[in-house]
Amino acid sequence: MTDQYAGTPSDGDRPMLPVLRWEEPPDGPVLVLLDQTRLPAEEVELICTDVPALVRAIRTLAVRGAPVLGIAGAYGVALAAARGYDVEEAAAQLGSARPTAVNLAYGVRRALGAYRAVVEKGADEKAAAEAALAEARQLHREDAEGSAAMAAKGLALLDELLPGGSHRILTHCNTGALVSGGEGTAFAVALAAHKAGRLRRLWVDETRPLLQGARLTAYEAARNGLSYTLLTDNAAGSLFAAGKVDAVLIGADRIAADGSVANKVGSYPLAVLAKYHHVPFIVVAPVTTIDPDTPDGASIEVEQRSGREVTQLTAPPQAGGATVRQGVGVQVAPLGTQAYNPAFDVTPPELVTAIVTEVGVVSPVTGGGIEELCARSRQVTIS
Ligand SMILES: CSC[C@H]1O[C@H](OP(=O)(O)O)[C@H](O)[C@@H]1O
Repeated sequence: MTDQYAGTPSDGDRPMLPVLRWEEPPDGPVLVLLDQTRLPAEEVELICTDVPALVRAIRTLAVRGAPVLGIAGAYGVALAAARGYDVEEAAAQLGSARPTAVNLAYGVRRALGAYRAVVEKGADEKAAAEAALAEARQLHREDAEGSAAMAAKGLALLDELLPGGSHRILTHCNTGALVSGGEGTAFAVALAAHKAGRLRRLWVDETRPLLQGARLTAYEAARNGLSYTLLTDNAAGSLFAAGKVDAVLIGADRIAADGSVANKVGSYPLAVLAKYHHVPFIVVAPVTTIDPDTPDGASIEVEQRSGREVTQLTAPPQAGGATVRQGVGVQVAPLGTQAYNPAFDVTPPELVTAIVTEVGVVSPVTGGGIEELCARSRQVTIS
């Protein structure tokens, strides 16, 4: 069946650059980031030689997305240790660079714990730095493995909920390889459906104001040859009304103990639409995104970002050489306009059909299973 809204899939002419990688050039170790503020127009790598550079990259979303923030935070601790910076200070700066994604503080804590354990045994700084790096690499591997497990579990859930085997999925923000050590979270499920021949359409919310969907999910969908269609966030409602959405797949930045889900702003309205139209609303996130110490949605700190991101249009450099850099955009609202710009919103558990993690699937809407996931998260994140 042809659809007049079909995007032009592309299989991509070469693998995407890694979202982040550790390098050890002669003048000292560095963390290399694929600068996501420059995509899709340019694939530019940022070389971070110190923690302030990495903190800036996190705050400007050059590196972004909950799971990869945890990995970057862990490598940041290793970078500080390897270069002889104050590791405790570096961990404090990294862990607080963005408040909502629980994974960031978790990744920092993982590497810092490995570093401290070696120091406490009386070993030298070099050994402690190596321990921090080994922990960052381990977290990187675990995330890649978790991504594959979530993709399999998520596809099995779609097949169970949506008999008929050809799914029209709506997704919000970006949850692919750019946020992960592997293929991502929610996007990894859509990719698995595509590879299994069971993705009829991926509806991609543009995700104002920073356009993670239009810039990054469309980029990843095109590179993977998915049939995708971009839409303004405002158009999602009419898709539901037309019966063109079979399920919503989104990621998460923090899931509270009661099953409330903090995710990119615009997720909550999608949950309300999904509920009204009897469409499954599925959250895909590693178990480490579940925070047992945050009791409910009201307890989640939602990052408030600069109003300039709303009153200006910022976009990656344009093919023609015109450059509109992040934060130096084209003014669209009258100068002096104040803007409300929360980076996330919170969806209550009663609107969440299922949470898919690498260790299992639970259904907050029926009250089942979130306690077990909290226990699993505690096991993983406290150890
Ligand atoms: C699965 S993590 C991706 C998650 O992170 C995004 O936020 P940001 O782009 O601000 O880092 C968004 O909430 C995604 O769902």
